Amino acid sequence: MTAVGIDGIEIWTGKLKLDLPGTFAPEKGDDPEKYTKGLGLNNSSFPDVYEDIVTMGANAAKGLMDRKGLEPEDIGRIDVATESAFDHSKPVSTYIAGCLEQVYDGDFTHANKGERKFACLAGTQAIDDAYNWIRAGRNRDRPAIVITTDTALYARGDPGEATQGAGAVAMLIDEDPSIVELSTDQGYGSKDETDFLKPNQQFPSVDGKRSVQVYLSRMREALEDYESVTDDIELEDFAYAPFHTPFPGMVRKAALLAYRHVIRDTAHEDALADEIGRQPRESEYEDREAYEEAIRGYMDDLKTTEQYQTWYDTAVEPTLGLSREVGNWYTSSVHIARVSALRDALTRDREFVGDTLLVASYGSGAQAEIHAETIREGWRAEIEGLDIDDQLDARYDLTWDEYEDVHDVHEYDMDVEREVEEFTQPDGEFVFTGWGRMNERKYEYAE
Ligand SMILES: CC(=O)CC(=O)SCCNC(=O)CCNC(=O)[C@H](O)C(C)(C)COP(=O)(O)OP(=O)(O)OC[C@H]1O[C@@H](n2cnc3c(N)ncnc32)[C@H](O)[C@@H]1OP(=O)(O)O
Repeated sequence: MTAVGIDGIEIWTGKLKLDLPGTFAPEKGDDPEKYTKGLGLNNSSFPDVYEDIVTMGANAAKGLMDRKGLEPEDIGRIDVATESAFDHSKPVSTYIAGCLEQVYDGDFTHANKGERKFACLAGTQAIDDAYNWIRAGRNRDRPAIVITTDTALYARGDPGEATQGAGAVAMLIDEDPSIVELSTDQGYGSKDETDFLKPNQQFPSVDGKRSVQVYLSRMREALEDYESVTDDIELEDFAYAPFHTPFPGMVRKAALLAYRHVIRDTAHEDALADEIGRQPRESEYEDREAYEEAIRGYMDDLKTTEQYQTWYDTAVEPTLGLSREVGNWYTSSVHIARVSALRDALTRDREFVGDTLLVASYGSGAQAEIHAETIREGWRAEIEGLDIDDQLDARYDLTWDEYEDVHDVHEYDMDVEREVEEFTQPDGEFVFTGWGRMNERKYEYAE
């Protein structure tokens, strides 16, 4: 079977940044370490006044097409995953294709376009759709572009305000891919949940603490479902484990839970038994409450062991690098975790063609999905080609007052009386220019 997977990746960050410990924490009266150590975040990316989900997605897609030497006629499908869509009918992919047609010869008339929604999970689902379309032989030898793009903004004063972000990732899904091959084995954990949602509103209604528990429960179910279709998992078999990362502190919790689950009844559990005992078994306890308390105690001990720390530092911590500097990018979040892992491998000059990643995606509402990916021969050149460090360095550092203005500009219902000037100068990129006669958003390419 020909390999199908991710052949190219490009990232676009919102061009503004909010310093969480330096600018946000003092205004909130918080200890800066709540952000750097607790949530695990240094900065959030924000969109400049001329940026939105379309400009960021189109800019990422153009970067990808240019790097891969592609023209519109080469692309068979464009899917966008977002939870920040501003149009209930016309998909964001049509706006993005319209932008791209301004700068390339030819058009995307032949291309199948769509929009995927399941909160932050939608990007992974769009990759699945592209994979299935290629595998079914319906792609006429053309690859698909999958774009994940979000302005992850929360209402002012919501606890989620600390975990905002804005950015896009464009990925080329093709046969014989350069970066990773996708496996057919998948595990799901899916339930109707009311933890984070946007019923006809721009900013989420979110029960933050519950959303953390729902994330962990769906991940556990997805892991169990994944185990049901694969052999027993050995965590050491995976070079990295990129998780959906709303903030790195969330992944710290998920990784510990995954590790405990996977080592149960293995030599790893035995090796730790002298130090912290064996894992509590429910049958040994009178009721669920006593069992759960014992599990919490075991987890507290587990995270201090050298065995766990070594695995976490090698396989999980390196996936959090970009997230710490950009915040939550919703649909893009697990995809920048994958890129962070590959960047770590590059820094370490790691030879890992043929090694695997265990990728754990999640979307509120709620569903988790887990699958494996195998590293391909061309990964190094693709990751070396990324300019995300330059983009991050070039971001404009907002003051508190400027942050308040930017948040207002991007709030649809806000009647911003004064004009807020752009903070950065567009340079060879798509920009939002205003509204058309049917209230559609309009875009141009700024040379
Ligand atoms: C949204 C998605 O993308 C989908 C999902 O993944 S859902 C799961 C994640 N949920 C979200 O991201 C929802 C949006 N976020 C939120 O609602 C909130 O940011 C939140 C609920 C996650 C946290 O809000 P909060 O109540 O203000 O923070 P709080 O829990 O007090 O502190 C955060 C962490 O910092 C720690 N902390 C606080 N002060 C600290 C300090 N001075 N030094 C070190 N750590 C500190 C806390 O102990 C806590 O860590 P633990 O959970 O490990 O105990």
